[in-house]
Amino acid sequence: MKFTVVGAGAMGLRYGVLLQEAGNEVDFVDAWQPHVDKMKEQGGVYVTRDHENEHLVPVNVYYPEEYTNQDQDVLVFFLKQMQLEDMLKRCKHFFNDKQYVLTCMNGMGHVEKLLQYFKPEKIIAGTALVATILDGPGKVDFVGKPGAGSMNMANYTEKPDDVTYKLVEELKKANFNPNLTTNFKGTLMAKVVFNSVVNTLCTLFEIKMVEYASYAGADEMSMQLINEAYDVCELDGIKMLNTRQEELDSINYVSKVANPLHYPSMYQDMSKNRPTEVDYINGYLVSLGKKHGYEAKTHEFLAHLVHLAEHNRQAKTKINKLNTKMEKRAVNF
Ligand SMILES: NC(=O)C1=CN([C@@H]2O[C@H](COP(=O)(O)OP(=O)(O)OC[C@H]3O[C@@H](n4cnc5c(N)ncnc54)[C@H](OP(=O)(O)O)[C@@H]3O)[C@@H](O)[C@H]2O)C=CC1
Ligand SMILES: CC(C)(CO)C(=O)C(=O)O
Repeated sequence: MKFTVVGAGAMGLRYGVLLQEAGNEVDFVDAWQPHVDKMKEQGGVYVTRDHENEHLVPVNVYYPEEYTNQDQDVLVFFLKQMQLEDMLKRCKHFFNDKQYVLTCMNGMGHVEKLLQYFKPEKIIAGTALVATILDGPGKVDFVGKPGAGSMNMANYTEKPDDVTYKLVEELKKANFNPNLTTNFKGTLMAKVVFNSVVNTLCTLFEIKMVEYASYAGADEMSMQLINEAYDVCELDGIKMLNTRQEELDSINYVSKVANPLHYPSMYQDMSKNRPTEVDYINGYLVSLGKKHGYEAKTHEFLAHLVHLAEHNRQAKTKINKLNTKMEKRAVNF
């Protein structure tokens, strides 16, 4: 199949490189200048697996404005939620009615934005229990052994067609262990609940997934968040993919067995002083609850804590910059 990955960050590269290695034609489109320039200069991206076996994988990478190919079967969107709107505007010149869309971004908000550019029957969304880190421009680390992760996916219309089945086959060959469901919202919300626990708490305490899951009180904390989230989803009429207990089991399995040493992607944003996706994860649950007169108080409190941490980090960075400037001036006197 022919793919264009829009968003050649950690996950975009993981999907694109593995689909390419499985025999597909893949192009990448990204807007982060140091990263795109580095990949162009190197003639590809340096890939490691659990920080070993570094090797250069050739990739075709473009800025949105220079990309004109309209011949793709599937556009794969992997951006941070807050980058998507702008990227869609910058890429719309290569969209057409024939292309399918696949996205496994965390949080909620992306589907509504994609629906402004693509027909419902072309949209396939899912979730990826696959951990990946962009170490810096032109350099990505695939966490976990080949085939260790898994993903769920569903058509927006909940009616799989031939292209969907073909896509599932390609994702299988690329070792993503795809599971096709016919429950769109339930599939996406399972991951929102997962991330609302693991990403948020690991980020706040700056700990790896196993460090959270091995705390004696973790199950109780996780269940409190799962219960609130499930109450919200049930009020909204969403048929959840897992039971509450299965959701807890999934959190424990992924955190203790599949990716114990991973710092979730939200932590990676926080530690590099970038805004996090918390408003699209815990914040989404809070807003959905409010729509039905329900207050998801624990999720609301956690979202505040993440924003407080973002605020403090930014304030500290400003003070440090100011101090450095003053030190330089003092030296010049
Ligand atoms: N990573 C993971 O393990 C998983 C991620 N996801 C989801 O997939 C989607 C895409 O996420 P992901 O692939 O992780 O994100 P990306 O790797 O795409 O994020 C990269 C973006 O971060 C910014 N950035 C700035 N400086 C740096 C730096 N030094 N190193 C790395 N990035 C920098 C750039 O945007 P800018 O210049 O605008 O700041 C860049 O475009 C999200 O919804 C995420 O939640 C889902 C499952 C797992
Ligand atoms: C890999 C995983 C599942 C860990 O929570 C993830 O979604 C992330 O890092 O954002």
